[in-house]
Amino acid sequence: MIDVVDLTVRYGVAVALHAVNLTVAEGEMVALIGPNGAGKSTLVNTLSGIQRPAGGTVSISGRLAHVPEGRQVFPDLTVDDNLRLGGWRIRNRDTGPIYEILPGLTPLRRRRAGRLSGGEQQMVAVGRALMARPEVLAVDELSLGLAPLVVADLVRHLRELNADHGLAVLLIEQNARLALDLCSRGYVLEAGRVVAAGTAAELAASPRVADAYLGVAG
Ligand SMILES: Nc1ncnc2c1ncn2[C@@H]1O[C@H](COP(=O)(O)OP(=O)(O)OP(=O)(O)O)[C@@H](O)[C@H]1O
Repeated sequence: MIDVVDLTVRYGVAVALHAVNLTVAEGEMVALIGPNGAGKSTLVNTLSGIQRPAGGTVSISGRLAHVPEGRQVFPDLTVDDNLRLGGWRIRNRDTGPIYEILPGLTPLRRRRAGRLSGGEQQMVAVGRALMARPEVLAVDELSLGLAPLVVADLVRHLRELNADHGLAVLLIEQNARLALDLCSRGYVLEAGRVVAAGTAAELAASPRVADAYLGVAG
């Protein structure tokens, strides 16, 4: 689905990603964890074509949709209109299936998105990405600023999408515990480099990851 080989991205003279390698296979859920400024958003922005690589290659098979960091809804538009915008590229105007997948949005469909809670806005952002009928979803900071119960609900929806629809997911998270719990495999990015990679169990067991990201003394 996603095959990133030796990807280097620069902002002017600053190198944000140094020869990064990463894959996401069909139907796989993969975590990308790392601290602020590690280059996680740069990587997703490169996958979705917002950012250009300075070196290396990015190959994507199937349709990729991106849930951007910070719940970027259109605040003056209704929930339904926000969703519809997600489908414009493939001319999909049928929002019905999104309300079946995310039933919590149904009572909100005519509300202005800017008036919703953070969790509800994040739900709209996920729904909008799903309107593009993606085979792979890149989610940038699903949990940021949200209450644990709201996050649990979003995670349940992602699991269902993966199990029932075979949706592959690249989950970019500062919350490593959440990411390694949800995903089968993961990468740790620090200062633009992949410093660890493996199954979720291997990463969780690694003293480096446990100490730095899971709050467990190594
Ligand atoms: N538009 C830009 N121009 C210049 N430098 C940038 C730009 N965007 C990001 N950077 C720099 O590139 C590096 C990687 O940033 P990036 O936003 O990808 O990290 P991140 O891992 O997503 O961080 P966070 O978790 O804080 O969102 C940082 O040093 C950042 O300051």
